[in-house]
Amino acid sequence: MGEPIIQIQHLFKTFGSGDSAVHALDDINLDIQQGEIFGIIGLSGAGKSTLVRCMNLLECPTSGTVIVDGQKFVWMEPDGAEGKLRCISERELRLARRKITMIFQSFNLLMQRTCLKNICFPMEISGVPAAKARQRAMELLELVGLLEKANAYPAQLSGGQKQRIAIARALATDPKVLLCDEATSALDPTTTASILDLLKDLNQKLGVTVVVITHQMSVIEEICSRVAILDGGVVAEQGKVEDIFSNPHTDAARRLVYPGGVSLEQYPTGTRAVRVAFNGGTAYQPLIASLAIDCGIKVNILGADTREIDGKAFGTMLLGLPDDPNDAAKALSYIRSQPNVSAEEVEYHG
Ligand SMILES: Nc1ncnc2c1ncn2[C@@H]1O[C@H](COP(=O)(O)OP(=O)(O)OP(=O)(O)O)[C@@H](O)[C@H]1O
Repeated sequence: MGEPIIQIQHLFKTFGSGDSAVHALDDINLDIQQGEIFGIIGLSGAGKSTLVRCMNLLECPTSGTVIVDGQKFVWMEPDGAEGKLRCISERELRLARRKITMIFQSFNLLMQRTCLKNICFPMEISGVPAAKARQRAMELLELVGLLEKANAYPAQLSGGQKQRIAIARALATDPKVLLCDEATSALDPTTTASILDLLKDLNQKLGVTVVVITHQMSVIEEICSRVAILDGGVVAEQGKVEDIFSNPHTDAARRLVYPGGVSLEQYPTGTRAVRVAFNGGTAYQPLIASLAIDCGIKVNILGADTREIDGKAFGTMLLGLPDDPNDAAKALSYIRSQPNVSAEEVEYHG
């Protein structure tokens, strides 16, 4: 992994004004490194689409800075509804936009053109000679495993095949960054897995940076090395996927990582518990049993949501603490002394 390819600094985007103003993005800061697979996840309305449109320079932020491949675009506080772009020409903006291409949930293929011609299309626009474009398109068809579909029309393809063609088309102009906006959301799990494998493969073979925008944690888990969690227009958390999975700090992260919820809400007000996070030990420690044997303290499991990533155990467990404060403190310090485990005391106040 190298230098940052996309940097977002103090990015704000407000739609409308006055009472009806919507703060879609509120001081976003992100660095995406060259060659990585970076995930942006958030529930509906979190601001993902707005962030993506600012990132590929199609939307004017209200204010903030977007740096693409070292080139800096600064928007200043506006007089009117839109931020004003400073220090850069429209031509430079056009050139920078070409460094980032996109694939979508709905594929957006041209239905009247064959697969081959779909892939040639962006090259035609950027003036690549027809023979060269055709040759490159055939290479790309091979890369995405659909050489035999060169002369087929999109309507003759499955969803997964359409997305492969869209990926080939997005790569035709040798972008530095491929933005995947809910690219697998319309696909079944098996097809999703094959598209994610393809993206991983292309990232390794071509070195293209991949940014995955999704509402599905499983997608992030499958291919991303780092992730930013967007919630209500702010980055609630960002970091390595395994760190956030093992120990989500914010409610937004917990909702996404463990939607089944290890939550205290169904317990009476005042219930004290400890949220235990397993941080990638090779196996789950038989914690409850050893607490009983070593300390003579019995705790109840109130909830558990655990999973394995890369063969390592991650997840959280919610354990009810004993009513006796001394026993509770003893249990807590015992849990905290275990390797690959961290613990946070939680209390539900209704
Ligand atoms: N053109 C617009 N005018 C007014 N409000 C907008 C506009 N575009 C987005 N918003 C608002 O900004 C907020 C963020 O929307 P955005 O589409 O970026 O979220 P999202 O995370 O992509 O959601 P989804 O997953 O449902 O597409 C929402 O409250 C939305 O209503």
